[in-house]
Amino acid sequence: MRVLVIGRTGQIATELLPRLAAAGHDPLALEPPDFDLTDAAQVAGAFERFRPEAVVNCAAYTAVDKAEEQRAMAFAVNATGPRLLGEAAAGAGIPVIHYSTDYVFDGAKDTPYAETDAPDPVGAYGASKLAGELLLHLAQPRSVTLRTAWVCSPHGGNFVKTMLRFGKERPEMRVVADQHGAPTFAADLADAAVTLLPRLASAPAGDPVFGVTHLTGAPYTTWHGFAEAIFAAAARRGQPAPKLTAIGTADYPTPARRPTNSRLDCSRAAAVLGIPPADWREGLERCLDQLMKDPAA
Ligand SMILES: NC(=O)C1=CN([C@@H]2O[C@H](COP(=O)(O)OP(=O)(O)OC[C@H]3O[C@@H](n4cnc5c(N)ncnc54)[C@H](OP(=O)(O)O)[C@@H]3O)[C@@H](O)[C@H]2O)C=CC1
Ligand SMILES: Cc1cn([C@H]2C[C@H](O)[C@@H](COP(=O)(O)OP(=O)(O)O[C@H]3O[C@@H](C)C(=O)[C@@H](O)[C@H]3O)O2)c(=O)[nH]c1=O
Ligand SMILES: [Mg+2]
Repeated sequence: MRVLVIGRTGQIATELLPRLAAAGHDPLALEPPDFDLTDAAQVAGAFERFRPEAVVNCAAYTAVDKAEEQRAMAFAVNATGPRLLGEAAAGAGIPVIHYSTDYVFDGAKDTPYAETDAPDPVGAYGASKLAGELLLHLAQPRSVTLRTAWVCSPHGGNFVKTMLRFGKERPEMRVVADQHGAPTFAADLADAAVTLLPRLASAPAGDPVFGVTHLTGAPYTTWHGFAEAIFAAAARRGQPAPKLTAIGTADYPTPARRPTNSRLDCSRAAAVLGIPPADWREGLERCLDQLMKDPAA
């Protein structure tokens, strides 16, 4: 299948491209400076030239704090972008796979969020991502949005790499222990897209495979719990571990607010998509093994 991948060097795209090729697909990946998702003419041009049979959108504006100042930019990439893709995909009669975030929720609920819970983002990034979901599915109902959280991989910027970098430089790390969620490895999200593609090609509008589905790793933890696991795994590989201190969100002020409860209920992914949550502790081991082999990744 000719698969148009928006984004090329981001976390999910980096994991997805080799998997698409290995599964016998023909992927074309586009990203700046050659391609701008927010430009309608460029999106239309890409569809005309490549004639894709499916689209996977791995592109996003993911700088959560910077988005508070660069709201217009965040909305252009995260809301207008998916709308343009949805319109082009609907015109071509092809399905879309898209990724969204736990940050669409305010975090006030005290149990995991289901797809039926009302989103109410507390920051610009979450608001822009929510707008993108709505606009995409309005334009092309034959779309799947995988709402995920805390994405990590050996590539690009993420919490694992931040902890490893600071952990080498600092004797003590202070990490918030009152934000709950589940890390998700980009490799597992890429696998999900590869699993879904053949099914989407033949599924008609209205098929339950389409729509928003929660998909994160398991089990639930906190950022502090995740940091503990990262430093324990690094220590097993001979890396020095800093002293790790649990703090509250109030002790770690940031420009953007983040939800206290980021836990997503992933039972729909298992039941409807046949994709159960992957154990992030296994993803972490593979990620660290890869980073040890190629620290520049
Ligand atoms: N990272 C996380 O913790 C989470 C991510 N997600 C979602 O998962 C998806 C993938 O995230 P992730 O892989 O981490 O993202 P990254 O930040 O690693 O990569 C984003 C990619 O988007 C590209 N991009 C940005 N602007 C444009 C544009 N205008 N046109 C084309 N491409 C553009 C970037 O290119 P360039 O580098 O050149 O700007 C980059 O390659 C996103 O939808 C994100 O919202 C959901 C939950 C958590
Ligand atoms: C670096 C650091 C962060 N923290 C806190 C800040 C924050 O609450 C949490 C995670 O930090 P990050 O900067 O990785 O957080 P953030 O960039 O908000 O991560 C989010 O990115 C977007 C794209 C998403 O969609 C979300 O699912 C989520 O992964 O840890 C500490 O407590 N101590 C530290 O030393
Ligand atoms: Mg970040």
